[in-house]
Amino acid sequence: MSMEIEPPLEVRYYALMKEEVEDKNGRLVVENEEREIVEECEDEVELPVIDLGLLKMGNLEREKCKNEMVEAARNWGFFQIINHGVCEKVLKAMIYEQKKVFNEPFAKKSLSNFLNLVGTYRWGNPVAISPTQISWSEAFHIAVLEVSNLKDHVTLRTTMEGVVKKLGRLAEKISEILGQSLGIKSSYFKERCEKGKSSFRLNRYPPCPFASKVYGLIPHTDSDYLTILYQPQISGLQLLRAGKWFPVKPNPQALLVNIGDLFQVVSNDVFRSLKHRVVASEAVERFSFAYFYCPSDDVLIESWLKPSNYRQFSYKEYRQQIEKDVEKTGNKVGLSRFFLHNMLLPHLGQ
Ligand SMILES: O=C(O)CCC(=O)C(=O)O
Ligand SMILES: [Fe+2]
Repeated sequence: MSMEIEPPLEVRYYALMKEEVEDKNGRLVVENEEREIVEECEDEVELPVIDLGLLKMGNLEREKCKNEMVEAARNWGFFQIINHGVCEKVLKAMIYEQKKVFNEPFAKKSLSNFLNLVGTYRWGNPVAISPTQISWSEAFHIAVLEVSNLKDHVTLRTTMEGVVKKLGRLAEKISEILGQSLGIKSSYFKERCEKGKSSFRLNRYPPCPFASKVYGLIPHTDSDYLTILYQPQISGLQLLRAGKWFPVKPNPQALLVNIGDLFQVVSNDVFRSLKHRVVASEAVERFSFAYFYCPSDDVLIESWLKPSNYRQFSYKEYRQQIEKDVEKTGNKVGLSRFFLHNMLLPHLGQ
């Protein structure tokens, strides 16, 4: 078995990136060779920092924390949390375990029963039809309810179990606080997500020889209620705000929270699911992990505030629609499929 750890991204995507086409004189030219897809971006943003330590103090502090979180979710859709109760040592241990498992040979990682989990390993984008759809990265995408089935990799499993449990509780708490500001009862998210499709994703972005010509991860919104992300060291994450891409500064102490598509619907666009992406780097490899807070398949996704901007749909329907669109076009279409009327989304302006 080959010991090569890298997925064959270069072999797989070389042709797509250097596509030969006929010019108007009938000559063959290499079309994509000079095309830079990662345009200029803005200066790094300092996202709002919410101190969850305040939740354990008096009424006044608790209310302050909640208000600041709601403001951040409204104005940004992306914010940082500190004093969140998951210590840096544990988060770093997760990154360490993640490095170890990505270091296994590609031939092993890509086996269908690797880790005793079905269909968890991904690399590139199997349906990419243009350079803008290539993700120069690999990932393990694991259903939270399956983490305990993970075999052979004992320290990976135990570390992940601890982190997933804590991030799950945080996601529940944050959803509850944001929901309360809209008048949603506190058990709403718990009821829908407890036996749901939440998942945990380990990302690795290998150095990329064509860093300005492909993404590390293509621009996307997350298809969940909300996401909790850890990106401790290497920059690369960018978010789209008012039509501009802003790099997000890594912070080893903080966790990043971002609103997903489902919360955008529930909040009737009060909270927005922002597009984000990861740019590739020629020099360094990058790691991150994310917890996606998701309901069960049969849960109805609908706006709490009326009149609703969206028609009702089940979470299953949403995922199936995305799967169909990705297969057909290489891209997820997402929420606009469910708009009830033609809407302009001002304010955060995607
Ligand atoms: O690696 C990152 O910083 C972002 C990852 C991400 O957006 C995702 O996994 O959905
Ligand atoms: Fe994401």
